[in-house]
Amino acid sequence: MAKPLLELERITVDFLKEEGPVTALSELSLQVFPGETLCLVGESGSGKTLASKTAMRLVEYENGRISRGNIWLGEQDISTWSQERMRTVRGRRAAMIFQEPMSAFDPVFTVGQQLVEAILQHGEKTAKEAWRHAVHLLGRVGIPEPELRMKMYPGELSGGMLQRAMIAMALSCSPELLIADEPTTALDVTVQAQILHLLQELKEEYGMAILLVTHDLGVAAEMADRVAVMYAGRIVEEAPAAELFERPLHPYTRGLLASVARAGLPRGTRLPSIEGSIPSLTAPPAGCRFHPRCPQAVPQCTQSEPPLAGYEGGRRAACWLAEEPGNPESPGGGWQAEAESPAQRSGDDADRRGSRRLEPAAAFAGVRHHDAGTAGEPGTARVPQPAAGLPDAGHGTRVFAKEAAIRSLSAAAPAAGEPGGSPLLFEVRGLCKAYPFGAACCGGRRAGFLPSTASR
Ligand SMILES: Nc1ncnc2c1ncn2[C@@H]1O[C@H](COP(=O)(O)OP(=O)(O)OP(=O)(O)O)[C@@H](O)[C@H]1O
Ligand code: NI
Repeated sequence: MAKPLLELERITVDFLKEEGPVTALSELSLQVFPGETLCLVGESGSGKTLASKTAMRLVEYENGRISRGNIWLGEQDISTWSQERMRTVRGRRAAMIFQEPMSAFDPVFTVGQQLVEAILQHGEKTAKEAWRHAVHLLGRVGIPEPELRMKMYPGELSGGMLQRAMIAMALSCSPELLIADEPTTALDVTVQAQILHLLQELKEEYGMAILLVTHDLGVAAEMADRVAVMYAGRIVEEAPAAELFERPLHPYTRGLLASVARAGLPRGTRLPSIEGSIPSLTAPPAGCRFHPRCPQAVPQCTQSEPPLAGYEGGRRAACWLAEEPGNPESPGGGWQAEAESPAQRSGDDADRRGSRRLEPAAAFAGVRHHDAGTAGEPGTARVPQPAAGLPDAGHGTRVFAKEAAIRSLSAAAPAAGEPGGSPLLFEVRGLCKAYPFGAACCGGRRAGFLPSTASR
């Protein structure tokens, strides 16, 4: 097996608080291999951001202390390096992007000035070359009219554009590792999908590894080669993405997956959620930290802490009851979905009144695939079949629309070169994604044009 690019080895991080030291990460170990995407998932407060900041020795700026463990970047243990020396790593071998792109920019300088400065820091380019490279990078991340944007201030760009500009900034040093903390959480679903797609492309183009922090299992399913699940400052499970989603070993992972909406459940089904909340790190529960919330806990779980043990297929899990992969067991074990009463649904139904329905699963494809399918009279609208139009978003993830409906049907002006005359405007609500774990996340809407055909 290849050597890890980044390895946190039994890392413990403490914060000094008034009530005494709080151990926020305990004996955390993880590896990121060259060229892979490792997703770090878990509920809010589980320590994902902290783990990613620790990798770059940034916790020390927040009064955090790495009290134990090593941080390997390639062959070097950077855990004892001076902050001065760390500057040769940050923004060079490894770059970081965040949820809030404004934090990466200084509002009083133009985007171009800041990009050029970042490029010049590497000392390989003249000012003129740096400017050209900056324009190239902005174009590469999908910013239209990059020369124009170079002269703009960060506050003048939209959230999505600024996110792209931050990615361009991260790329300016061609890093081996990109650390991305919830990079798309603040964006609407369409822009989110575009940015994730861009990251995938750039990863291949630059041969980067990505450490992606996300609380969104859908994002993890789309992006991850491997997934590490965190709970209360520890890794509780780690596995190749497909295996983790198909057969989670830890009850916590099963709980997280069960709380994601699934295709095939009756409309209005109330999803199970994990009762309770993450324990206080000042006084974590004895034994397994998850036991107070675990539907499967046995007495042993309250007494001793399960180690992060290895299982078949390069998997690891910290649970006394984790089974060996290969044992058939339902992934939802311990967590049940509940049907909702019809009364609770009526609001939604009212919302749909007046909408005409398209074949589910297809409308999304109509946006680009002008050659397949037919849009006909209201009520008889047919749109391309998924096989014709739906790209596999990676790792078996498919996008489909659950409640596709023509909200407003209007004939728009014929587009130049449009086969079959004027297209029809449609709007799709409730975009869903079918994930390998059988789940579908809903939400979001999309408008587009369906092609009409000459046969009409
Ligand atoms: N600067 C700090 N000072 C003190 N404690 C901190 C600090 N940063 C993080 N912590 C502790 O570490 C825990 C984990 O925080 P972290 O931000 O890593 O969670 P997260 O998993 O990224 O959550 P979210 O999904 O909300 O971003 C916090 O609950 C807090 O107790
Ligand atoms: Ni976070």
